[in-house]
Amino acid sequence: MTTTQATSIVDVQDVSLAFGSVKALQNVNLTLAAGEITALVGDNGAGKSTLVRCISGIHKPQSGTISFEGEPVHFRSPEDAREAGIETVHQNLALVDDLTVWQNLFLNREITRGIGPIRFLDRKAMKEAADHMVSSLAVNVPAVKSKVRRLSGGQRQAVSICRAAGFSSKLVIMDEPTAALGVQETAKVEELILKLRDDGHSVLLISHNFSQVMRLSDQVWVMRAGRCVAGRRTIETTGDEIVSLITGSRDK
Ligand SMILES: Nc1ncnc2c1ncn2[C@@H]1O[C@H](COP(=O)(O)OP(=O)(O)OP(=O)(O)O)[C@@H](O)[C@H]1O
Repeated sequence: MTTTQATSIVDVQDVSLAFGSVKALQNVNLTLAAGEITALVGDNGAGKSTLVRCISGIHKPQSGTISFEGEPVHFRSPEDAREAGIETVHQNLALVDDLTVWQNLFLNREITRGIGPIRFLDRKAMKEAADHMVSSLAVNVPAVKSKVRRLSGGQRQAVSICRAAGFSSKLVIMDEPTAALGVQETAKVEELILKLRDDGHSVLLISHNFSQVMRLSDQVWVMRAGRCVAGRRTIETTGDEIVSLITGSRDK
């Protein structure tokens, strides 16, 4: 397998996880380089989401080690992973339609003010911080006071990514971030993903869209039937080779 020269942010070593008789992950080894976009590809059921759930604290591997920034980690929950700097943008987005953009950005992370135990929500501070988050990533939303239900699919995705990129996150994991989007909205979200990398975030991208993988990623890991079967620098491979690695017509 091709290895990366850059410093790694995540090292997955010999990770296995079964659900009953289904071996979802079998001795998976891979590395995510810091400051890069890494794509994780594979057919349906290959184990991509399960691996991502292990990295983000949703599942606990039955064996093997996951290291984050060089240290082995044993996240007990997604909150643990978030605390360490790992944020996930889920396919269902987890936005609340009846809340505004700024309220969604600060959901469960509200800024408060007050004295001692008497605290009030600091709406002004949150709106100002939300304005800053949105403009620093050049996110295209009408206003941070807009209700999320009024936003397009692409704008909603942008708000989710913006939330994941804020609050000092280091690794942003995205599971099919453009699957439900049209061509123009996909292009905007792709720009945002590249901007995250330019701003120093590491990104792990699950995508079935090969042209997107080839356009955005620095490194591609291929999974098949619970195993990580190959890793390539994107610049050194082709969409055809990735497809043949996914299907198993070509290995290594
Ligand atoms: N919670 C679960 N309980 C039982 N089996 C599961 C569970 N989660 C995943 N699996 C099984 O583990 C295997 C890997 O699934 P996973 O969702 O990780 O694949 P994937 O590569 O993300 O697929 P897709 O591209 O379709 O989302 C599949 O056989 C799936 O049915």
